[in-house]
Amino acid sequence: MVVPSATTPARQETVVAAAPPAAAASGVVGGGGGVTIATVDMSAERGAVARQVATACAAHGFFRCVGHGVPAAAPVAARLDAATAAFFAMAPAEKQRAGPASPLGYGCRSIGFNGDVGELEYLLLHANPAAVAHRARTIDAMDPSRFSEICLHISASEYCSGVMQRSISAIVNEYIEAMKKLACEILDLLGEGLGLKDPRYFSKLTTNADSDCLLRINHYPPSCNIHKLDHDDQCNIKSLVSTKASNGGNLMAGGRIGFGEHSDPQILSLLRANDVEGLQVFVPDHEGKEMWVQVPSDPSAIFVNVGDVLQALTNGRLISIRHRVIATACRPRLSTIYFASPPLHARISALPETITASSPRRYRSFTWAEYKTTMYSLRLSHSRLELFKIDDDDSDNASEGKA
Ligand SMILES: O=C(O)CCC(=O)C(=O)O
Ligand SMILES: [Fe+2]
Repeated sequence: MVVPSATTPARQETVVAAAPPAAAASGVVGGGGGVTIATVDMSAERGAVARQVATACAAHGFFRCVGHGVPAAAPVAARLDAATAAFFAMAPAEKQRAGPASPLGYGCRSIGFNGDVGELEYLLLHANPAAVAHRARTIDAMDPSRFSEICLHISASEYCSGVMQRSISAIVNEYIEAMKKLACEILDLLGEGLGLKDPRYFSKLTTNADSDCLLRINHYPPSCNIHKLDHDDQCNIKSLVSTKASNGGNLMAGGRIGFGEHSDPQILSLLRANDVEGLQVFVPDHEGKEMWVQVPSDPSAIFVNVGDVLQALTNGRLISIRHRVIATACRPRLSTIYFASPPLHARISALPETITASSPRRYRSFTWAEYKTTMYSLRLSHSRLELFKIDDDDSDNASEGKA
């Protein structure tokens, strides 16, 4: 097993902006340095969509998905946005009743268990109705009229009055259902595009009754107000992290780290955000030189990224993209990410059709539970999949598929 010595690879800090979505032509958004971000229109002809999804996941592990049926204006998305914006507008002590993130629940600034911090607060929920109901109990128990009041105060959303009639857990669950369906559709298209023997192999892993899917809702406060916000008070975590970061620290690439560099560990992530930019992806330009690319905001799109498990299942044919959020805006960024994941007991092993003489087995097999345990023991930026790589010395195992 190869153990990388450095947890965070040295990165050049050139950040280029991709062209705004309106400039997208023939399926790609052109960026600086010849970088392109693929756009896939789900309403196009199925065979073409399947090929585009497979090409985008193999090229960068990332694409902008449109025509997917869950735009920001759809009731299911608008209701969730209204409810979560109202939640984040509550007083710190009230929000903390849904925390601390362990790792599920309300978290503020602290990400994971190993000292990673970002200028954000979040709700991380298990995408299983019983777990959502359990976590949402404290939120649902709050005075409904007060909650709607906060909602109306911060946005003119017509969905505010309905927010508490439905309860947070009902709103979250209906959104999860929509994302589950979309993730399943994209994974089936991917299976078709890759020409898998069982094109539904990936989606079946994520729709199993025991699947470990998650929903994360991130709220990044306006970065230019961060001094005034007294984020330590917001988070009530003075004793856990250095206060240096809130005094203007945690700076990088012209902004503050909202969510540090990482790859998502799961199978597939579906990200929807408001019109505030911040997401950056690490992709190669046409000469193979990697750079950070600022993803133009697009509230009507869903950004799809390949996770580590999908990279392992396809023997590295699909790429688990590294990404981060750098906060520079004077308005809050609100993002919602659905992580399609396998069950804890699922064994992750490269599919036979992805192993060839020229591309032998790259990773030893592991269970999702084992991968999660490894992940929780490491910093956010760690290239965890490297720990499961098969050494050249183990090539006999690899070719015999014993790994
Ligand atoms: O909030 C975002 O836009 C991205 C956050 C992210 O990458 C994550 O939660 O895994
Ligand atoms: Fe992520």
